Amino acid sequence: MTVSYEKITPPTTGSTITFSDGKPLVPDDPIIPFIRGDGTGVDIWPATEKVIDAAIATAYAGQRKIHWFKVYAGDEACEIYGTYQYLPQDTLTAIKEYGIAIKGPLTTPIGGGIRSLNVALRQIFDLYACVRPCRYYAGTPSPHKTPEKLDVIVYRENTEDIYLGIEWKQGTEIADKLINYLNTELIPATPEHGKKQIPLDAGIGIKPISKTGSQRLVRRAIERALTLPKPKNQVTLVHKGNIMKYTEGAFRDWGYELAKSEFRDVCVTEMESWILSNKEKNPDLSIEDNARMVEPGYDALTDEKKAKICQEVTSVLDAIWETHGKGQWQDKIMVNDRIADSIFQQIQTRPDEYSILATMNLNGDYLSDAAAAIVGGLGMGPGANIGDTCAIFEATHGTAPKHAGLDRINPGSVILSGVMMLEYMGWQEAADLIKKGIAAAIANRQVTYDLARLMEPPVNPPLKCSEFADAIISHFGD
Ligand SMILES: NC(=O)C1=CN([C@@H]2O[C@H](COP(=O)(O)OP(=O)(O)OC[C@H]3O[C@@H](n4cnc5c(N)ncnc54)[C@H](OP(=O)(O)O)[C@@H]3O)[C@@H](O)[C@H]2O)C=CC1
Ligand SMILES: O=C(O)CCC(=O)C(=O)O
Ligand SMILES: [Mg+2]
Repeated sequence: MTVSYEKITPPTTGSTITFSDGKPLVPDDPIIPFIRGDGTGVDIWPATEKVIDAAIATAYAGQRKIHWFKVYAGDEACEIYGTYQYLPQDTLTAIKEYGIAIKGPLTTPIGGGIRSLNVALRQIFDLYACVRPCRYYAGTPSPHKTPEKLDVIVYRENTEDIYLGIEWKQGTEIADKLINYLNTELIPATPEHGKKQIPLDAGIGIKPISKTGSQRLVRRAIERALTLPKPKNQVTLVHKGNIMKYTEGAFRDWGYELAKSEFRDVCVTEMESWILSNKEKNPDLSIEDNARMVEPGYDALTDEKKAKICQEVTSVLDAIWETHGKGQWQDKIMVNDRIADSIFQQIQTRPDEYSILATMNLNGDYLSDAAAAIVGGLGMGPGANIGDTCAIFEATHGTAPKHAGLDRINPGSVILSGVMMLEYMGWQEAADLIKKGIAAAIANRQVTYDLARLMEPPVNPPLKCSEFADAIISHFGD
């Protein structure tokens, strides 16, 4: 079937990427749509395109080439398609047709106006895994004393949670109706809620967390962990399940459930590892003493709770002692969980103990900015939004409007998002060249303002955005 566009024309040369079993089949001449982005997108995108093209030309000597297809979203789309046409059908058609796309940041107004175009793209194409690696490039200035110890990948659920955007403004008819219904019908009917009431002047938002959404994200995170060497072959489920039991707590439980059902042979949970190693150290250990060692405060618990923990110890030993016991668990993927506020301090105090951080949408949004800050800031934070039939690559940061059009912003994050795209396409040689170029530029103190101001001694003057791109390319041949 011929695909038709209203205002854009695909390149006349180049081929289409297709997907099979969730993996892209990439020709040597793929057509790849790109969105320039708002704000600093005008600076970052040209720098990124130049670096990616130069790396491919150097790595493959003309055998491979990306045929870029400019598509529109955000402010630029409104200029071409008309007022309020922030995300035109042409753009969606192109991304669907060509499967892999890359974008600059897009503006979202606060407290009103359009909902996020970035979030909309993730939801429209069901890009359920937002993958944001945070690793340190030697020489990058950091507010942290040992940034090289942090090497984590945030796997953020990307389609649900409060980002579904189902909310009602305070004082509107529906918000009032909903609060009244909750206060009079639902809350009193649920004894655990006691006499709680929602304030009558509240705005209301809905936070859906589904089993399907949680488990497909955790599946991707575990599959990635399987490719990592020890001790990085581990997945931490991040949640605030102590407070939000049926959303965040359920995310944790569904994560463990998936690990134990789909990946039983290759996974061990942290709790299981404690139970197994207790028995390894003392083969005569009673079930109750084992339970006492894995559950601090065991002796103060009710008999019912003690019995439950003893039952868990028994069932773990019955189920996996043969396959995971006697030290075998040490070669498996470790799945553990941490409460969200704690993980923010853990990545600073114990950075080397973590690897893949599987999160829900909001926690992952916060955590990916925080982790990027440790390894040098938002100029060094790449990302990918991955689904089963489409992937869109974009940085962790936003439009940084105060720097727009000044040719000063760090294009590193979108360039590194391009590296992730090349790796996803299987074009590893080009990806490696760019990583080498970035590492060498930073080591030579050829950096943009954000890194320049933190370096000791500060670099003055810093490179412009476009000069940083040239510096990266100049190191391809080192
Ligand atoms: N995926 C997307 O497209 C995203 C879009 N947004 C949107 O972007 C807009 C602006 O958001 P805002 O909260 O200001 O966050 P931003 O991430 O855009 O910028 C905040 C600050 O982070 C630093 N920063 C950001 N990008 C870079 C970079 N490439 N190099 C160096 N430093 C950088 C700058 O700090 P300093 O000035 O101190 O150097 C900047 O002022 C909002 O509309 C928001 O919704 C936000 C996040 C993601
Ligand atoms: O869409 C937006 O404007 C913000 C999204 C965001 O912060 C993110 O995805 O990290
Ligand atoms: Mg964010």
